[in-house]
Amino acid sequence: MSEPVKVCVTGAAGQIAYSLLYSIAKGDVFGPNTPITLTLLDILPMEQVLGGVVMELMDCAFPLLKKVIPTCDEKVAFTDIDAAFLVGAMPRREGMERKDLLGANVKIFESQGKALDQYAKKTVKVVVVGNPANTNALICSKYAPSIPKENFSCLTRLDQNRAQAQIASRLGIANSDVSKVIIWGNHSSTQFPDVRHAVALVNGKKVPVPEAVKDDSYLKNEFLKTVQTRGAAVIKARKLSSAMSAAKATADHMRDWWFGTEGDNWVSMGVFSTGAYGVPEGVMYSFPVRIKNKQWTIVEGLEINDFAREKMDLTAKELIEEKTMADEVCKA
Ligand SMILES: NC(=O)C1=CN([C@@H]2O[C@H](COP(=O)(O)OP(=O)(O)OC[C@H]3O[C@@H](n4cnc5c(N)ncnc54)[C@H](O)[C@@H]3O)[C@@H](O)[C@H]2O)C=CC1
Ligand SMILES: O=C([O-])CC(=O)C(=O)O
Repeated sequence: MSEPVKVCVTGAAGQIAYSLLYSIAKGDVFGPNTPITLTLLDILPMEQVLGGVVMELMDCAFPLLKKVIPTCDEKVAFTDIDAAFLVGAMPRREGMERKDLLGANVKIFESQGKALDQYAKKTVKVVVVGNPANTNALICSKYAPSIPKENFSCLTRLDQNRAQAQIASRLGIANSDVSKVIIWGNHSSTQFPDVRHAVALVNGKKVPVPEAVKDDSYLKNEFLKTVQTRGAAVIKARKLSSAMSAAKATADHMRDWWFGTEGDNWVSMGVFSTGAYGVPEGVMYSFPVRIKNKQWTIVEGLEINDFAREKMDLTAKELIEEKTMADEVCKA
């Protein structure tokens, strides 16, 4: 067995963490042969609940789980960690947009950025889940200047999984038979779920998704809207935001970052923009990426038509507005 991977999950007493910790401890993320030590960060009022989560992790008797350290101290949580799952943040309620959480949540990511900068390994891989995820990830990275910007990302894999499942259901095929769906931009209702380059396996043949679906109007309207507003639909139904599916997507995101993407497949992640595809520099924008040796690279050369351009610019504009708002909150 290899050396244990040191992993931190924040918001560890919350609902996403409840499913995510199970996946991580079971070996779904870092592999079936990698031992894990876990630090679990939450806030003081949640200390007792966190204690219950620790008891349950112990009672699972996971073979890979070597140590669990619950804490309310960022230094204890982040010291020498290899991977950080930054989940801890307030969730939205019915009727809110995710950016309405900026005022409440962005300071958490300023503080955690500073702590990561001081205590984590410089190779740490960070995925931000807490909303608004893109801008929180940007702020976190800004306050951790000694850690490469490429080591920060935000979760848009849930949107990718949602889009993939919608197409699979529409075509009556397995989820695993749909690939190369792209999420561009913000994890918000302005995101652009793009299947123009996606591929479906239909009756043993690889077919471009638009050709398989044969309904451009559906792809440009109902499909887009369904994926863009899926989070809100789950909140309306459950009175709580997505948790099981968010945890699954978070595990998918980090597993692919850790082990790489297969063949010419790609996945979507929110990463720091340096101007690819005409996206403004300096925002955390979701792009299609391929991953090798724990380094992601943006897939190049995909054709962007007028429809896509308009959608990609709209979501970029929102991210620039969020960045300005976040900087103001951090200055105050
Ligand atoms: N990016 C994505 O795809 C998704 C993002 N989310 C977001 O993830 C976040 C967490 O959602 P849930 O687990 O459902 O919420 P939850 O309310 O069940 O749990 C959040 C936990 O974070 C803790 N927390 C608050 N401040 C903290 C801090 N400074 N340090 C450490 N822990 C802290 C809370 O005490 C609580 O235990 C929310 O912001 C939600 O909107 C949810 C679903 C999908
Ligand atoms: O919608 C929310 O507030 C939670 C979330 O980010 C999602 O489910 O995609």
